[in-house]
Amino acid sequence: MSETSYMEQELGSQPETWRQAARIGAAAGPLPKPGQRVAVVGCGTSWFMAQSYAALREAAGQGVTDPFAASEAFLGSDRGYDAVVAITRSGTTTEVLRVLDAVKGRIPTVTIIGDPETPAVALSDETVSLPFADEKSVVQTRFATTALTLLRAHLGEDTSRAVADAEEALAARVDKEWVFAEQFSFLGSGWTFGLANEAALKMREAAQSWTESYPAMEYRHGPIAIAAPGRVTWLFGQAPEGLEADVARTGARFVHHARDPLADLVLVQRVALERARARGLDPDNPRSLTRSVLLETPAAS
Ligand SMILES: O=P(O)(O)OC[C@H]1O[C@](O)(CO)[C@@H](O)[C@@H]1O
Repeated sequence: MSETSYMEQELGSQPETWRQAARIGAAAGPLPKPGQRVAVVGCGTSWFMAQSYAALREAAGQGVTDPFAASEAFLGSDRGYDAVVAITRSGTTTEVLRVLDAVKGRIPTVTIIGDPETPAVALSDETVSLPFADEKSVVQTRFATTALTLLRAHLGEDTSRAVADAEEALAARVDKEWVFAEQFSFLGSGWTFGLANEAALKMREAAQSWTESYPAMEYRHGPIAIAAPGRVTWLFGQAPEGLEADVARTGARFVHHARDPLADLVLVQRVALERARARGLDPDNPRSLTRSVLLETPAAS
């Protein structure tokens, strides 16, 4: 593994790419208008960003917004959607291309993309490209969070606190207890549930770590049974009443920060990186994973 991995370089640049995205997002014409009924699709990390965006857009009163894993999209009927938003760093992910192809000519599409020279562009009515946030790494960090920052800005949010908090998260201490914890559960509600899912995916992809994620209050309905000393329960966003005390009783470490939840995800990306290092793993080359996952897998050489 090189001294500085792509993942480390890319996650470290997030405050700058978020700043740029906020400028574009505030004026991004092709993105959905208030009142439109919207479906948002993506795979893996991009699906989790779709979940967060959907919850934020609905909370902002801008209209029905349904997130779908692209493989599970609504292809049986149009369901009255006015627009489809696709999120894809690579622009080549098979399931996303299939959705764009299936709705072409029926529902207007806008794709948020890292590389503007990819097949998704031809299949989309509109694209918003974020080439400055594209990545060399397999494990996504900055593209996903930059796309979400763009969307937050488009919804009218002031993202300057998130940027400042991301800078602080990059400077914060990574606790050794997190690096060596036996297991993680990430929790969130509303838009932060997508972030909890993404945090868990980072731990699995980069550090091959056993990690789960749940809507915050669902955790009390069963999953808390695995909370124990040496394990970590990490909450994004608002703390539901009683949750911290419930976790404390199990002996698990409860982690909850006041910083902007997307900035707190930056800290989790760093924990995943540190765990990968501690395990002798190369975070840029996770086992069984490629930068873009295609259905037509090339023949093994
Ligand atoms: O955003 P894209 O390029 O469609 O890729 C999504 C993919 O990225 C990953 O996060 C990393 O490969 C996978 O979860 C998923 O297959």
